[in-house]
Amino acid sequence: MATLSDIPGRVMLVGAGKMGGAMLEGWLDLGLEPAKAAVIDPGPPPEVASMLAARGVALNPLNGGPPAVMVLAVKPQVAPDVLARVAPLASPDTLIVSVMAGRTLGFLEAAFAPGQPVVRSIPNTPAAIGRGVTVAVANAAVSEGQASIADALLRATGGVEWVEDEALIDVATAVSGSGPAYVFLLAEALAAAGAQAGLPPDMADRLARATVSGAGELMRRSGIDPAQLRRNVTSPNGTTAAALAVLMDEERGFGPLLADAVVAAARRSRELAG
Ligand SMILES: NC(=O)C1=CN([C@@H]2O[C@H](COP(=O)(O)OP(=O)(O)OC[C@H]3O[C@@H](n4cnc5c(N)ncnc54)[C@H](OP(=O)(O)O)[C@@H]3O)[C@@H](O)[C@H]2O)C=CC1
Ligand SMILES: O=C(O)[C@@H]1CCC=N1
Repeated sequence: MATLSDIPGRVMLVGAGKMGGAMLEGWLDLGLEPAKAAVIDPGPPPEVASMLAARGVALNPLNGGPPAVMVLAVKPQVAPDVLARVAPLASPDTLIVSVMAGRTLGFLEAAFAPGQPVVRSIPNTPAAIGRGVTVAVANAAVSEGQASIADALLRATGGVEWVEDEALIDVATAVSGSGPAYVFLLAEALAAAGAQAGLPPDMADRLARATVSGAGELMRRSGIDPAQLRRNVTSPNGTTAAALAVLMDEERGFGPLLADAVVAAARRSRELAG
């Protein structure tokens, strides 16, 4: 298994926004030398720009030769333009790692030299605290050593799952890539419902945040199946059972609603393919 210090050259991050910035911080925290990192971004957010300056990472360097790894973290919509600009910076051996939603291996391969090693992946924002999860697929040109390097880079922000069937990436995008937003929406909706039912709004916010984060932490630390954790809250004929009768409704409950949401997100991922 490779570590970040095994990377035989520079890691060039293209797009240092929310996701790219979080990944870069993870790499630096795990010991990637700042001199071995470079960022291409015409306008990184101020907090990322300050972090780059504080850590001594080069921003938009004019030279330095082809990187060992190029990580693509710009919006999928600007990818054709951005890739046309950065492809000449790569050598045929540069490992390309994309975290862009939707953009396929085929799209990425077409932007680089024939035979370019390419990994397509989808992380999520808990990466910012080292608690993300990433799903990744490699093309046939990725060597075992390069897969190991991609794994080390992605693992710096949390867990990694490799798949062989690229179609699974669109579904993973809809589940884990976008998933944190669904959980935050749950916290928002729970707070709003509490306020609507009579709690002071600031107290409803505090209770919803503590409940969602505490429940998540309990699920992680206990390792207990979520269905069992749910049963542990549900007293026979009690208050939770009354709420779950609404939330587990077969037609209007969480189940069918989330199924529709995941289908919509996976469809959008496929639309962004290019
Ligand atoms: N946010 C998330 O939860 C997840 C995002 N992703 C993927 O990560 C990618 C980035 O998303 P996110 O971090 O949220 O988006 P951001 O907009 O925060 O980051 C993109 C960054 O790329 C910069 N950029 C724009 N044009 C260029 C260019 N020509 N060259 C280099 N950099 C450029 C942007 O600058 P500017 O703002 O000035 O345009 C911005 O700093 C997307 O492809 C998304 O699909 C994947 C999984 C989860
Ligand atoms: O909303 C998006 O398109 C990106 C990809 C997954 C999460 N955010």
